[in-house]
Amino acid sequence: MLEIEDLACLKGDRLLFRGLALTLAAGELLRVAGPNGVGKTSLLRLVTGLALAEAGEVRWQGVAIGRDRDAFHRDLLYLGHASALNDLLTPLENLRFACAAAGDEVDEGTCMEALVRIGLADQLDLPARVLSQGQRRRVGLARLFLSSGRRLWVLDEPFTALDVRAVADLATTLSDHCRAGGMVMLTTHQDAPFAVEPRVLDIGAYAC
Ligand SMILES: Nc1ncnc2c1ncn2[C@@H]1O[C@H](COP(=O)(O)OP(=O)(O)OP(=O)(O)O)[C@@H](O)[C@H]1O
Repeated sequence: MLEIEDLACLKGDRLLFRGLALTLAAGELLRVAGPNGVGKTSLLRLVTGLALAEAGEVRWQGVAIGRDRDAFHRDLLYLGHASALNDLLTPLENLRFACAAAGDEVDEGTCMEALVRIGLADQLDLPARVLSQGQRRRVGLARLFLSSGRRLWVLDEPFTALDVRAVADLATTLSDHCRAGGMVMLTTHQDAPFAVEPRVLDIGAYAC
């Protein structure tokens, strides 16, 4: 279970939100909602431990995430809103690098299967710099197929630049993860056809 208690976020000298609390249990999909600049990405960065909270605490399985980072990161998949690809590398090389950096040992064939499954069969050998925005997004999303063992998926704008079919496929993948006992926390400004009913967290309710 993910627990967030009395969280406050400071950016520069501006308090974005405070008093934010929630729990996310196995099987739940949480959509973090709110207008541009309200603090959705900032919240995800606090939840993943990439940024430090001004106040409050984030706990994973009852333990503050800062106390046992390794255990938390073994259970976490975080995909930021930028595609974060090396333009000189192919999708396959990028995916293998991302897996290795996260500590996942995934062989080339398995990575290739994930890329084909995400719709990049014809782009396997191209340098990332020539990919379209949607194709770049898909390279990152291919990690979802290699991360079913990571229970908590935190995804910042995962639907951006995807076509209608890809949005539906991604919604299915995320719903399947929840149905298998995983948890998803995401931001998005668009509707997606989830098979599980998302909970919605409106950060505006905690804005300062
Ligand atoms: N140094 C700073 N001083 C003051 N405000 C800052 C500073 N750095 C960031 N901010 C503000 O913090 C907020 C960060 O927003 P964040 O990226 O978390 O929003 P978001 O809800 O994800 O937005 P979007 O929907 O546009 O992606 C923005 O309003 C930004 O202007």
